[in-house]
Amino acid sequence: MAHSPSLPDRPRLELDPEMSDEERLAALEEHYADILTVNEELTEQLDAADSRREELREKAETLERENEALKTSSLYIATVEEVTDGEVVVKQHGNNQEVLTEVSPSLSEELSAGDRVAVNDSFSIQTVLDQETDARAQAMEVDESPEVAYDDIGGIDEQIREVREAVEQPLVEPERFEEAGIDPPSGVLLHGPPGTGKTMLAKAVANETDATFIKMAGSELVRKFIGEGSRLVRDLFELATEREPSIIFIDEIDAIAAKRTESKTSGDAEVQRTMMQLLSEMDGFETRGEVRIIAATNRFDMLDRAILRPGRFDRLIEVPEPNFDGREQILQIHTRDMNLSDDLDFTALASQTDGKSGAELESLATEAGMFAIRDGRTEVRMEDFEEAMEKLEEDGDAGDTITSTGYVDYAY
Ligand SMILES: Nc1ncnc2c1ncn2[C@@H]1O[C@H](COP(=O)(O)OP(=O)(O)OP(=O)(O)O)[C@@H](O)[C@H]1O
Repeated sequence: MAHSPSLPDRPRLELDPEMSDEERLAALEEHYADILTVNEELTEQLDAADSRREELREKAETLERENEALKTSSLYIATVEEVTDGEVVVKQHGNNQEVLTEVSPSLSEELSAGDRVAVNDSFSIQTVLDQETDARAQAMEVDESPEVAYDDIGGIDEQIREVREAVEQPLVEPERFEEAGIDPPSGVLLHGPPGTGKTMLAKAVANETDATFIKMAGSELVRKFIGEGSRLVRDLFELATEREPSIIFIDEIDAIAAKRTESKTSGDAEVQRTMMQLLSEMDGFETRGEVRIIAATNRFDMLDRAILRPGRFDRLIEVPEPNFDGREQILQIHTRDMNLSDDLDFTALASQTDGKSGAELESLATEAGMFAIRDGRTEVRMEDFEEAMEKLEEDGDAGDTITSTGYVDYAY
């Protein structure tokens, strides 16, 4: 606490009747000078008091604002489920309570199902939350009805059968498992090289069971959402329960569930926390109803075995690179909508593409189509495939790799 400065002494004028006029004048002049000094001191003190008052005023304002903020009740986060004329159904996160609330016509135009909003105690919508800043929305890809069907996937019929048995049947006919007295697999892990159809498989099951497909990429959790990993994993399971029936698909699970390394950097600790959250979500999974979980990895060897224990990812399905028949089927699938010439020999193409993944075969078909178009034709011929094959080989030799999405990634 600052002490108040003491006031300067009051100047005294001492005049003696015996004094001569000169002496009086000198005394008066001295007194006047004293008065000026005191005046200066007082002015300084006044200025100091003024700035202190300003300081205190600002402090009071800050405290007042904080007080106001404390008095204002917090808002709750909810997701919009349905929008009708002037009315909106929102579901509060956390307790899943669904409420019908009224909104102004302009707000009802702004809102659509799936939006995140902040609601007050009486469920009136206060703000529509910005999707851009919503890590949950960014980290998860939600697809209400993916378009992939089982017959869009070639060469992995056995894997399709296994996935249907482990994921589709428990969703569609849970009573069969109950009657037989067996627990369906908790989680299914698809492992195998990139671009072999793992994501497609997960999407196809979601499509076939009319389940919502919710994808989260392990690598993004680690790279983009540092510090938020475990919260996002919790949100992922929460969202899946809200949207059931649903399929959770965790791609590149090795990014969050790799074997423990010796290094103890903070990054590792964060990844570890994310994995622990995933394990605890999976352990409490039986009560989750119509939610199935599929994960995928290209690096099976790197996985921490803890995630493969019973009750977690306890059904492993290997998705290999396509064999000869598989390549033929995949090429047929990706040329289904093309205008093909009669000379097109799928058997020859399948034998020339040994070692290629489904994604690479898709690129080959697209590239062949491009050659035909460049040549002014709509019909795609065997020669287009041969040229496409050469081009893709050259691109590969030049250091480019074809990614599982079928796009060319340039290696720098
Ligand atoms: N077996 C397949 N049948 C038909 N198309 C396939 C097959 N495998 C891959 N593709 C094509 O390659 C694309 C990428 O495949 P997908 O994303 O399913 O591979 P992935 O195994 O999940 O790869 P990654 O491990 O890199 O995520 C698909 O969209 C599809 O067009």
